[in-house]
Amino acid sequence: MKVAIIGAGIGGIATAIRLVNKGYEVDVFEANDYPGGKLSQFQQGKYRFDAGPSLFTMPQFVDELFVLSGKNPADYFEYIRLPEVCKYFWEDGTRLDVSANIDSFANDAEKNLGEPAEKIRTFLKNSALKYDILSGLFLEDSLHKFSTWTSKKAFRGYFNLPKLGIFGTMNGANESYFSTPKAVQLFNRYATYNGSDPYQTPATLNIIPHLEYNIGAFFPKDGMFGITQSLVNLAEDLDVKFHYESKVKEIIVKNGHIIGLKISDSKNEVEYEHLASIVVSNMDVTPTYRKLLPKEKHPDKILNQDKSGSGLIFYWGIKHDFKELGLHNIFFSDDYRTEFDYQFHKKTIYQDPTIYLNITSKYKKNDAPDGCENWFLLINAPANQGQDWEKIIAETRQNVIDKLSRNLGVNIADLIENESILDPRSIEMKTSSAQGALYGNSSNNKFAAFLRHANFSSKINNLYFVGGSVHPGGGIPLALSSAKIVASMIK
Ligand SMILES: Cc1cc2nc3c(=O)[nH]c(=O)nc-3n(C[C@H](O)[C@H](O)[C@H](O)COP(=O)(O)OP(=O)(O)OC[C@H]3O[C@@H](n4cnc5c(N)ncnc54)[C@H](O)[C@@H]3O)c2cc1C
Repeated sequence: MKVAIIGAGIGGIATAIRLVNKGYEVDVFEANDYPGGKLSQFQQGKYRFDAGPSLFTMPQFVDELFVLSGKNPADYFEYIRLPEVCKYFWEDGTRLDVSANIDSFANDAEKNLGEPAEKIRTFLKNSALKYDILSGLFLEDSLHKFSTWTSKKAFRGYFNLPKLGIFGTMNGANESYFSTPKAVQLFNRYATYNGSDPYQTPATLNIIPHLEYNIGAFFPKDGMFGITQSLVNLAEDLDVKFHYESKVKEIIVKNGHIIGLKISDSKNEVEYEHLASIVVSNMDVTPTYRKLLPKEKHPDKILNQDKSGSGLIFYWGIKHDFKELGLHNIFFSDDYRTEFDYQFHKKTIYQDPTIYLNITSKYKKNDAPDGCENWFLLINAPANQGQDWEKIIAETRQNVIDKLSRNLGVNIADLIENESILDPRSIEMKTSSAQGALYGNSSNNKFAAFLRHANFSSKINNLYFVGGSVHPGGGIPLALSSAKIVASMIK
């Protein structure tokens, strides 16, 4: 039986691997001339950059795909657990290097922030507990099947509802729990891991730190793109066929049944139809309906939900080696609440933005020339709604240079050897993500989990959806989870 997958994002590739293992003949059609979607890479002079994701958690979701295929993961993909999670910088000179060892982290937080060590330890234990209750229900099964809600896992969730923080905000919970504003800010930051606002998103998202601290933060030996490349290698070894520069123009449907895809092959300048009995769309669900299924009824309530945050990314080749920086670095804003108000209400970027700085050359030396570093700077940005991006980019670039120069005590502008920029418009253009959002629909309300599209169509037989815009959500682990859910539905 033939399956056609639209998009070679991480969710599409993982679905291909799972379905080929089930005996299907799988073709993947990708609009770009490279795989990975957001999880891609590029070269800028002598510097290599991972284009999108920089934090790797839950590597077992990747390993699982090799094991499932009867392969040894280490033959394809190697990674290490990071000894240090992140380096934090505040404008008043406070510094905190967060160790992967929870006791060291807790003790350093007490010493440097004044936050009692025991509070950090208990918070992370509670985070693990919540994850344990919720993951089975929200992350591993479809929320759109009756059987999910009558399962043992669901009843465990119902009994523990008050513990899960569904009714309050992340910031509310963290402010009433921690003793110091800096610890609140540090843990509020986890809302940004799925593009949310800690002042609006439910405290349920306090499960995220569990992934980074209790399970760990990892780094693939070949950089983040190593995840994509190793999975493409595996899929090709299993006979999945990838068709690049092959943009899907239409999902052909007849009487509620899938017939195949209409494809525009820009390399060979031809348009053709590809017949398939099952279609899985890894394209963002909103343009899948709006562009590929114009004649079908659209689930507008879901498609019109507010989108998650996006990002403004500066990729800088830096001709200096900063000993005080690590792989992951955060330079916090002095006014976090106002920063999120700008992002989610004023729909622009605050003048004192929090800066996330990722430097893969700290671990992968050949990503930058000797004595130099490849800086990936991510500033949280609103989704694209036609803002004056040229103005926002110019102002933010200056603010970022000023802030980093203040914090690091050198004029950063003098060190930038080369540069490129990704903004919500270009994210939308390169990956078809609605409004350039990084994580699909926003999670800024307690019903968000139910306002993501299901992994299947209830109207069109054999049409499925995978990836960061649908259930269970955005980010590499969840996109991989969605592939598992989709594959389990295709019998
Ligand atoms: C800047 C940035 C930073 C991020 N940081 C992190 C992080 O640190 N950790 C983390 O876990 N996640 C992070 N994310 C989120 C993560 O990258 C995504 O959630 C995940 O990669 C989404 O994968 P996906 O399967 O939904 O596919 P996508 O990456 O969205 O890919 C979809 C693919 O479909 C293709 N496509 C679309 N339309 C068509 C069509 N009509 N025909 C053919 N092909 C089509 C696109 O070209 C693309 O290749 C980040 C994202 C960005 C952009």
